[in-house]
Amino acid sequence: MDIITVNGLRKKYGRVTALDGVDFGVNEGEIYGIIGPDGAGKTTLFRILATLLLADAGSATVDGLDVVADYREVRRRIGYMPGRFSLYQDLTVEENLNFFASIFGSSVESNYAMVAGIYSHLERFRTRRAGKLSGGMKQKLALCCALIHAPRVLFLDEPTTGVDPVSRKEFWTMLEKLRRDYGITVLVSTPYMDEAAWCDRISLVQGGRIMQTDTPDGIRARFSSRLFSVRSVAMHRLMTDLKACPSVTSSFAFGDCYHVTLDERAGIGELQCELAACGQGDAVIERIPPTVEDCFMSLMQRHDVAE
Ligand SMILES: Nc1ncnc2c1ncn2[C@@H]1O[C@H](COP(=O)(O)OP(=O)(O)OP(=O)(O)O)[C@@H](O)[C@H]1O
Repeated sequence: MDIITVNGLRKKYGRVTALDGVDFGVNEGEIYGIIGPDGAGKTTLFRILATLLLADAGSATVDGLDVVADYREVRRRIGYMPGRFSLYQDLTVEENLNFFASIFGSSVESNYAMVAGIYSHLERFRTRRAGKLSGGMKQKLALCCALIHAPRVLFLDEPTTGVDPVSRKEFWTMLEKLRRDYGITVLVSTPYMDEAAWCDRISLVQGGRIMQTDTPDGIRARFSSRLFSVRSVAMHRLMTDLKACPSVTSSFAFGDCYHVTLDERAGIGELQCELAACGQGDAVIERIPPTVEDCFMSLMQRHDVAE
């Protein structure tokens, strides 16, 4: 049975549509990612599920409870880590943890086992004010505070935004361990498409809508075009030249190269010739498998065309 259900959620702020009919379900013990750029509606969705905001239409349940009618009980069963830093900056590490335990009528001692692995990274800073911790340490403390009342479901809104790559990896490893050891269900949002790999399933969101839901591999398998990476010496004008090539159907910058799809009748040979005609004869073209980011870009393009 789904431990989180979301049916037709809609939310507007004045004339801005933040959620435009969102549906999905999360299985118990799943790590489920909501992946999309700034403004996609992730925070609005998380605030509704965390019972902090009312939707205009639609419904949602967590652990079988309605997020509006049963909001008090929902709050007891969830841990919520909002996007922006949620801790008390002037309280120390241990004061923050004690405070969050006490508001749930719990104590740090009673649930310590669940946070012990994460707290061990923070122990030597326990008398330091939260405001003086590094980004990665703040993130770990916020996770401990969200967990200290032993919730069944964790809502983590962009927990890794602004955190260095090493801390990001550490964080995802911690989530995996929590799921394995305690069967906790995690709904997590991120703008970083590469973090899809840590999730069992993902929904790709944009403009308040889910464009696609599947496992990360399933999403990649649905990419229907052939994808190529293109590099050249004259990278500064490669984008303009690619746009001028008749066989190119899409191109976007990806790290130190461009990712390009071609008309179904064209191949590397045609593109090589078209680029050579623009003075890009030395361009290096390689067929590559799609990443989740490629899938996202392609879905966005399709949605733009449809609208
Ligand atoms: N209180 C508000 N008043 C007006 N517009 C809002 C409000 N909160 C969010 N929005 C708008 O609703 C849309 C969705 O915002 P939301 O914060 O849910 O997205 P997000 O994916 O979490 O992005 P971000 O990472 O930037 O917070 C955006 O266009 C945003 O500008």
